[in-house]
Amino acid sequence: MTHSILIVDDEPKLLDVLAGMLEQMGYRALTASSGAAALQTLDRDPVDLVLCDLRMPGMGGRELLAEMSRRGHKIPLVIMTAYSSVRDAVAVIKEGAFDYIDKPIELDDLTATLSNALRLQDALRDNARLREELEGRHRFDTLVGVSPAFQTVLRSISEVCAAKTTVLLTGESGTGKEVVARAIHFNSPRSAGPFVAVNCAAVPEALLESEFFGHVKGSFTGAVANRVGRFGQADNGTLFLDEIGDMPLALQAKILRVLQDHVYEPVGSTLSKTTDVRIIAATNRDLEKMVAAGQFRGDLFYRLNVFAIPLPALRDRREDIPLFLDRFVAEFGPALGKKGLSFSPDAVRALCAYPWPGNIRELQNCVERSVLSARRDVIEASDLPPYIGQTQGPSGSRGDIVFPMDLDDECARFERQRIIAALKQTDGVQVRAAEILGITERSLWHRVKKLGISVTRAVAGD
Ligand SMILES: Nc1ncnc2c1ncn2[C@@H]1O[C@H](COP(=O)(O)OP(=O)(O)OP(=O)(O)O)[C@@H](O)[C@H]1O
Repeated sequence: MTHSILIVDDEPKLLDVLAGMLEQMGYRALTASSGAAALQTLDRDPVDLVLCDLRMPGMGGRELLAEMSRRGHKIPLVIMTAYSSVRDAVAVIKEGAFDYIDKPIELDDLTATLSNALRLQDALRDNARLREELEGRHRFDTLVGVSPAFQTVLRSISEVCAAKTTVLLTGESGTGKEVVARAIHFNSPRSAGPFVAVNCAAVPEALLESEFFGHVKGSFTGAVANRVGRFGQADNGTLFLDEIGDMPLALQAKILRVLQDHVYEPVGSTLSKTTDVRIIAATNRDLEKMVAAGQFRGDLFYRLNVFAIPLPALRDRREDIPLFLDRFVAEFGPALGKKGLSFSPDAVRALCAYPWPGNIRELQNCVERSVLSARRDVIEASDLPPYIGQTQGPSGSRGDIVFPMDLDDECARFERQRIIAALKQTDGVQVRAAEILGITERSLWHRVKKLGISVTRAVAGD
């Protein structure tokens, strides 16, 4: 598809030269010699991008941007400016322009800026189209993301919603597995039924069976009343089995039976109960490897893996980072009594460059923390946690101290290193890692979550 670019400048000569350059680059070039003429063209012609001079008599670039937004033209606008007015250009970016380029215009600059802006514009349009298509049947407006990697996820969700198919969500910790599980449930024919989530790693092993299947009063010490288990609670709805890779082998056999025959017995009962649940399982571990190592039942794996949706790591969908920043700032700002906050372009650049080992959860925590400590309306790069600017991230093994030192960050970094080392040493077996660290398995699980550690990556030594 040929993109149409509208050039707005009051210098007729420059209009001609730029139009020629753009045509040679394969674009369709339209020209306007004033802001008012540009608006007329926009109302008449389909335009993909506006390239506009900042200073023009009458309506300048800034005023044109405001008028475009008022009229609902969601088209990226790139400002052209002489070096002396860079400060104005930055202000225009804050007001919503996509980028600016210096005059005299360098061909390389122009090529890169236009192709970035048009790529984003195409992604936003594709995403809007996809969402419209999906929302004819489903609602996914809670899910943030326009990147190609996330669009694949959205497509998979829409394919699998309507059926009762078992779904396996894979991906590092914090990539949104639970959010996706909820989206599938709430857009399925079972949406009026319950969505029940169980974290298999967080329940003590001795209580797992009762957690899933319930128990009858008196069946063991502490069973003071009958209890409905998660399979009973999720009847006619969806049961989300998070961290399924941490489920002990003995329990895996029992879960498999429910999947196959839809029956189970509460602990201490000989009466079978039937249940109609859809299972969505999630893991950040490599189940196939675990099957090969005898740590996970092959038959259960094949049963769960009927429809797998791999969730991309945040570093593989960096285009979505600015969108997440907007979403989380809009969420935390008012909640923490600070409205109208935003990140400076430098801060956004630093946040986009950071590798986010803890994925969206880590980003969410970082935004919350930045909002908490913000003293002005704009959060600058210097207000971000010190590790953001370091390419290695907080798990890096650099011994040098960042000055001024942030003790909480240093402690978290140390805690992270030790946990990762223990997980590596025990090949990801969390019970053993917890023993080495002298903490309970539950406490380990909470720390892994809090620090955004990926067990798979820890084991792989990434
Ligand atoms: N696409 C998304 N849009 C909006 N928020 C998201 C999205 N994906 C994840 N989040 C947010 O990121 C955080 C982590 O997501 P979630 O708990 O679903 O991840 P997870 O993969 O299940 O993590 P874990 O494996 O550690 O349980 C949540 O607060 C969630 O709201």
